[in-house]
Amino acid sequence: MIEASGLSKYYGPFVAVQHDISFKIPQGQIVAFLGPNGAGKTTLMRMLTGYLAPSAGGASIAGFDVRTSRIEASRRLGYLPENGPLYPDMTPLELLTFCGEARELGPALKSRIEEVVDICALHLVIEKPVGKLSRGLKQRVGLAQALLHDPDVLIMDEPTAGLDPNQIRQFRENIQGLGHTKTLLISTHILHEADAVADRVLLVNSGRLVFDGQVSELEEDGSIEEAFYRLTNHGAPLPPNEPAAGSIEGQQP
Ligand SMILES: Nc1ncnc2c1ncn2[C@@H]1O[C@H](COP(=O)(O)OP(=O)(O)OP(=O)(O)O)[C@@H](O)[C@H]1O
Repeated sequence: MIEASGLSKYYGPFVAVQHDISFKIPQGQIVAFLGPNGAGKTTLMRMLTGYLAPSAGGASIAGFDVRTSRIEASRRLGYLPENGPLYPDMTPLELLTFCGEARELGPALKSRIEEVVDICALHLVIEKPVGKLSRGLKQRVGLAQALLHDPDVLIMDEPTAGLDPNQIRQFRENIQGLGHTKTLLISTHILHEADAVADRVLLVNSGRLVFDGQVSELEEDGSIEEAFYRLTNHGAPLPPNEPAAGSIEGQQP
């Protein structure tokens, strides 16, 4: 459902994604995309969604090349970028109507909006400008927009960043409520998030894919924090005085 073939990305002379990253994510799988700050997760997600042209390689969604069959690919893809895009002056209703019209959902749009408003529990804020909503509610509007056309594939860039524990739990319930009917790729800084929702982990470090497997494999030789530290620090063990944190934020500059 999601395929990366030999992807790499240079920003001028700077190599953000290197070593021809390739992987396949089959239908129904939930995959957590992990890595320290600056590892290349957003760059990879942008290439997978067709928002950024790779320097080499390609990507496809549901068998459609994101560059040469862009419209077909985007019909099957819901993308929640790191910060939006949400128009602050629009209400959720206006935004969803605008997105649905742009996607030519036709007469089904009204009932589909009602469905995603239900899934994301937006009833109370449906007429309030997006710019005046809390961060958690904005994320739920973003999710509603990504789900609107009922895509087979969802790619979400740090959907729980900046949310409080209640909002994270709520968001996790939304994701789990989608069941395994959709293929999900979710980047996160919260290791236990991966543990809670994902069937598989892709871990990137300095633009390279350094682990591809199940969360249980990551935990074979200790905690997930220890495995993360080892894989992002050239095999070095987690120093004994290092606090075992649930969040990896700030591990690398
Ligand atoms: N437009 C750009 N021009 C130059 N360098 C860039 C650009 N976008 C990203 N980079 C660099 O590419 C590297 C990877 O960035 P990217 O945003 O993909 O990392 P990330 O894993 O998503 O990080 P974070 O977890 O902090 O969001 C970083 O060193 C970043 O500074």
